[in-house]
Amino acid sequence: MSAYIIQTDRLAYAYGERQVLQNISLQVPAGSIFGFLGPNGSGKTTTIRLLLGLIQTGKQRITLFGQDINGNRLSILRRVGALIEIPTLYPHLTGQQNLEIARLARNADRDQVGKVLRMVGLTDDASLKVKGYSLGMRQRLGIALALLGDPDLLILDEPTNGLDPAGIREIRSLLIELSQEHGKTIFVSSHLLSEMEKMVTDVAIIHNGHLLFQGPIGGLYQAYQLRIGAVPNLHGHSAVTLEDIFLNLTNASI
Ligand SMILES: Nc1ncnc2c1ncn2[C@@H]1O[C@H](COP(=O)(O)OP(=O)(O)OP(=O)(O)O)[C@@H](O)[C@H]1O
Repeated sequence: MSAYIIQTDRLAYAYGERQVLQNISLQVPAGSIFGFLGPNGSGKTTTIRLLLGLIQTGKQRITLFGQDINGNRLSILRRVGALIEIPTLYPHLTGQQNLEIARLARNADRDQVGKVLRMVGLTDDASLKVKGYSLGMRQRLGIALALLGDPDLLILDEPTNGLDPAGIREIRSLLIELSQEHGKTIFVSSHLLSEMEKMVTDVAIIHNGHLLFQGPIGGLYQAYQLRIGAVPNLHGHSAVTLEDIFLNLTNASI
């Protein structure tokens, strides 16, 4: 099997006459936390919808786990958990009840609810109604929903959107734990570059529907430093942030 969990080949997409993605060839390594980064409107959600088969391309190939999404969608999606922006939750039900409904709909094992609650750190709050949850708790519950069925791949669209710094930190440590302790491959989109650089192993940077960079995060820093002649700081680490890099790449390409 391919070492890449997600692969696309020159993916393109247009809404009517409006071309919003061009030549997006992604390779997402197994076990990575893959940051899909770009400003609002750059094409992240459209790409994610294509990966999940929610919208269709013409001919370009999208493979997940080495299998073409065309023709294998159901068997592939059984191995994928997804959260697209704000999770759909029933506020008048408890966290546990929300999960139980989704578990039944997905025919997942009964013990899954307790397991995913533990994974996202919501066990103690499981019997509270969701309307009393903070935004961060709702996002964690959304991730718990995505984890039902024990997927190998998580696809998360802007999971830290709208969260305060503490909520963002919680999601960050959760994603690192899901990757390192539970072996999930995580594809996560965001426009919060400074946040993402603290957790991702690999990145793709998209701007106006074009891919500007893809590869391990260390390679991005190296490429950037070579490009502008920046010098690593005294500790040998990169002195630049993803924000700097992004500005440099986008200015260069406009
Ligand atoms: N249903 C649609 N019909 C027409 N244009 C659309 C539609 N959905 C998105 N677009 C346009 O496609 C482009 C890419 O949008 P997309 O939502 O994929 O970007 P994004 O990077 O996810 O942005 P955001 O972070 O704001 O969600 C934008 O210019 C957007 O206005």
